[in-house]
Amino acid sequence: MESVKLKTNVNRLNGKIEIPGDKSISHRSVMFGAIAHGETTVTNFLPGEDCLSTISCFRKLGVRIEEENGKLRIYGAGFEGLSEPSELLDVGNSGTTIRLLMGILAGRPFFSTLVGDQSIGKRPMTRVTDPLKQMGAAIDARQNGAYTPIAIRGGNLTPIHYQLPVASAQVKSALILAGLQADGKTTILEPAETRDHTERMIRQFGGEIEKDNRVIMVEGGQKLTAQAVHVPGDISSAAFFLAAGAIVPESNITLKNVGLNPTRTGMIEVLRRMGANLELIQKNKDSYEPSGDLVIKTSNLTGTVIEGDIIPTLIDEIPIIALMATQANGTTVIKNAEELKVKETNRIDTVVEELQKLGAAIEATADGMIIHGNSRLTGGTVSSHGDHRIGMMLAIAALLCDGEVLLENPEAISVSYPNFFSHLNKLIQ
Ligand SMILES: O=C(O)C1=C[C@@H](OP(=O)(O)O)[C@@H](O)[C@H](O)C1
Ligand SMILES: C=C(OP(=O)(O)O)C(=O)O
Repeated sequence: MESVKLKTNVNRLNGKIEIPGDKSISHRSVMFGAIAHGETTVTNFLPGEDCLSTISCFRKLGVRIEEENGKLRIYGAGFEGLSEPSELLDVGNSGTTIRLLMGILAGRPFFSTLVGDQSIGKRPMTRVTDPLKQMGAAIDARQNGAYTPIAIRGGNLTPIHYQLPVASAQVKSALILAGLQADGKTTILEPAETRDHTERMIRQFGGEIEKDNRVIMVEGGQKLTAQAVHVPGDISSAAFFLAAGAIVPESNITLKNVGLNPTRTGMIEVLRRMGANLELIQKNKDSYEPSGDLVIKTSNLTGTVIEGDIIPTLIDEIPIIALMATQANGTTVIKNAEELKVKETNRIDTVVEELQKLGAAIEATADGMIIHGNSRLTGGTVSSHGDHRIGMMLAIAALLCDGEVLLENPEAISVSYPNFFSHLNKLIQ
């Protein structure tokens, strides 16, 4: 297994970086480009492994997708333009690809099989296959519909009224995409608000979707029209440098063009609560996906409690928030985050195991973790466990370590942030 020696004992981080495109919006731009009518262009698309898996699946479904100088062109011909794939649809490591794609395929009158990597093979799919079967799709999968491989033959869909058992934007989005193909109005009830990129993109592509508090309603049979999509930077990627800027001494970092959709900004709220020296310069307030610049400086942080409705708005940032908490004054408690157990890894276990190796005082709980602050981090051999966010969190942790740190399996990072190390090195110079 490959491993890299990480930079340790770093005295300061300084400079400006342009955060790469948002992963959630990049996936959706390809999907909406494919199901809309006409030529959609996408700029600042994230060329991470997960989004490349989405492109590859849609090509196998017969959609022409071209890339030139970082700009994508997607030639959509509506849902009807998709055709039966002759090969397996391989989603790689991407939960977003497989779950949203199932929503699209549920309404298509042909057969397809979805596969992914080892990590995808452990992630629960019943949360999507069950409601899609209720709508009329024929779906079978390993262990009674629970795990990949998944075989789908789409059907004539009937709308449902469905209360989501978990707060998940992936499940919500799969049902919206199926609902667009159903005969009537689909109603979805969320237990807590989750990222709303799918809803925003339906409107951007000329469609309609209603939202009343936590109830979402969408009519089937709408015709979507191709658009020019510009993807803002990914706040979940920016989070690693926000934390790094706050905890590495004498730092001052500017992060340009970061997506600021309010269903994604829980990390900013936590930084504020912890007392971070953070400045936000809002720019594209009125666009479908608002964005702006963030300036973070070394901060004197205080521990906090993170629980309840804020959790879905920072779910992917919890590994890096845990690291930040090891450097705060006092204790930080994270609750109601059991969804972390079904991500690329069990992120409660992998965060605790790897940070303990570096000397942090952190404990796992049934639904989160307890982190004691003011830890001096040492060194050792750590592993990403094949999880991009664990790999990046450990690379930021290493900056504070006074011993040597070796990271096993660093290549996982290219799932969401292929140029992560070049951005980090630029700030260290
Ligand atoms: O819809 C999306 O783009 C995502 C939703 C979240 O997953 P869940 O829907 O499983 O919470 C998040 O963790 C994932 O990184 C991306
Ligand atoms: C959970 C993640 O992604 P996905 O569910 O798409 O694999 C993530 O990016 O942290």
